[in-house]
Amino acid sequence: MGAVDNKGAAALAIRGLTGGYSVRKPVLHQVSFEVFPGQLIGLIGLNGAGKSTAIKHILGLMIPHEGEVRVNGVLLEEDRELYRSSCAYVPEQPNLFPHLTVGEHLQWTAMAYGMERSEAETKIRELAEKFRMTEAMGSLPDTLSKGMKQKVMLMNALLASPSLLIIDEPFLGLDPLATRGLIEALAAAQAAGCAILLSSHILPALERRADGLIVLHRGKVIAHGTPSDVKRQAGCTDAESTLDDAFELLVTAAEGGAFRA
Ligand SMILES: Nc1ncnc2c1ncn2[C@@H]1O[C@H](COP(=O)(O)OP(=O)(O)OP(=O)(O)O)[C@@H](O)[C@H]1O
Repeated sequence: MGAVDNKGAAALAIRGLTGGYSVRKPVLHQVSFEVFPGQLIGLIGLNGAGKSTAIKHILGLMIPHEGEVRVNGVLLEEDRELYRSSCAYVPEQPNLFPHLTVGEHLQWTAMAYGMERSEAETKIRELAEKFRMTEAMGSLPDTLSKGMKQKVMLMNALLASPSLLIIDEPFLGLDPLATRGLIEALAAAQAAGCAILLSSHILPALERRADGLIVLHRGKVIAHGTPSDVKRQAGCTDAESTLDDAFELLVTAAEGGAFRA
């Protein structure tokens, strides 16, 4: 992946993945990419490009027609428990239990992962501090803002120290401070060695923060690499060009020059 640092074993390795909802009409065509520990890789593409379908394959909710998905080198069918416990997923819409407080959500997650009580308490306290949610631990979801609900989802996802974190469109509806808080939280997870695959349409955030990008179009990878690599692949020569410019050029070229935003 271009200049992206990829020492060591991949947390996520997708090779030649063809898949989708029907074998006769696949959504994904020969998709390959990797995410290494500590990297944040952005998955971008137009509506319907196949991002959610790729995520469903990674989470083991869909079976590849061809190719393979490995998490920490393991295929789902080789060790379902290890595969599933290595991945955490944060969906676009926070889905919290209305009658459980923030703290209770975290306690339930710790129990579900069989964590020792004292280990769980320490980690929950650390996460609450890191996410500036200590004061909200006794609050019910209905009393929280969208950004705070998302933080709860993220704290739950990180509690069991997953090797791979998959996040769907986390920036929508967040104010600038909440966005910054989310980015800081992701940076902390990266620093702890977590590999992050983040699907988003908000390209400026990814341009600044992503170690690498995968550009999907009609189920195919049409560009990949660091944000600078992707701009180069798009033919952006102007130093002022943004990732939004590069994305439009790539999609237009993939459509034979006929695409209009
Ligand atoms: N449950 C389904 N059954 C059949 N086809 C589906 C299903 N869900 C999605 N598709 C099709 O798969 C293709 C890729 O959809 P997908 O949801 O993966 O795109 P996406 O990149 O996540 O889009 P968005 O940015 O809008 O979320 C689209 O053509 C879509 O119509």
